[in-house]
Amino acid sequence: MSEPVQPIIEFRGVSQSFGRKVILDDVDLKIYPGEAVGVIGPSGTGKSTILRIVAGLLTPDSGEVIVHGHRRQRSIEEGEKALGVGLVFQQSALFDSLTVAENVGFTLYRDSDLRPREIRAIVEENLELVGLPGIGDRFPAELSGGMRKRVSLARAIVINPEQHQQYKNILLYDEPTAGLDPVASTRIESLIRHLLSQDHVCCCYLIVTHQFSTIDNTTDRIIFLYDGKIQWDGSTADAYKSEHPLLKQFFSGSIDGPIS
Ligand SMILES: Nc1ncnc2c1ncn2[C@@H]1O[C@H](COP(=O)(O)OP(=O)(O)OP(=O)(O)O)[C@@H](O)[C@H]1O
Repeated sequence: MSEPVQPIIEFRGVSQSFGRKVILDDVDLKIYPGEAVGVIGPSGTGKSTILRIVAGLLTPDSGEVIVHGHRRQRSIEEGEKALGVGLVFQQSALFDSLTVAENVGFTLYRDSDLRPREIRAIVEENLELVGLPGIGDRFPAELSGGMRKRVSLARAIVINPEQHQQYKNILLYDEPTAGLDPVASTRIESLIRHLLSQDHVCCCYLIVTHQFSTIDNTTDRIIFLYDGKIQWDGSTADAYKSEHPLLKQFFSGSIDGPIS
């Protein structure tokens, strides 16, 4: 009998409050290898909070978080391992005073014993992957918003070869196409898909987005979050057809319905 496939990310009864506001209420979740999952729902429902918990930037109030089979005990700040998770923020969050190459290779310059030449080679390879070869000496201010996002993607997929990458990258995208024109959005969306097809770069991803084109082009599965709970979980195709009142209202943008 073949071994059952293990989830790459698992939440067991995860709860998180901020002040008196319950954001996640006993959430269970499993994400499997190869999955492209959209985390959607109205503003302020805890979508980014889920990403921050997976990334190890936040330890939930209660519940278990298992990433690559390893139970997270504390946050990265408290010494927890990153466990092969790359986070692409809504704002590209590049350091303006550093070149593109210094931005992309930032963790390698800081944490590895690699020579500058070796780091530069990895940086160039990643810039090539995101379709921006040869821009390593430029500064972020000289780039368009779409290019900055691609540079931050190149940074998110950096792997330190000294650490004998134990885990394949889980990529977490927080509104990666927000504020981009439709063509720049499509470019990022294809890239997100492309990186998942590159086995050594990305094993699965979670993407938070409000943009329908991004939902269409980058997700196969949707998790709909509202009122602290996953209210709906299924294929993207089924989500669009669903008669669930929350999904119907969300996709139609109607002001009438359960979403206040
Ligand atoms: N560190 C924090 N301290 C206090 N409140 C927080 C903190 N982080 C998030 N929150 C609150 O938790 C709620 C959920 O935030 P989160 O960013 O996860 O929502 P979201 O679904 O990603 O929203 P959006 O779609 O607007 O980006 C919000 O009300 C937010 O103000």
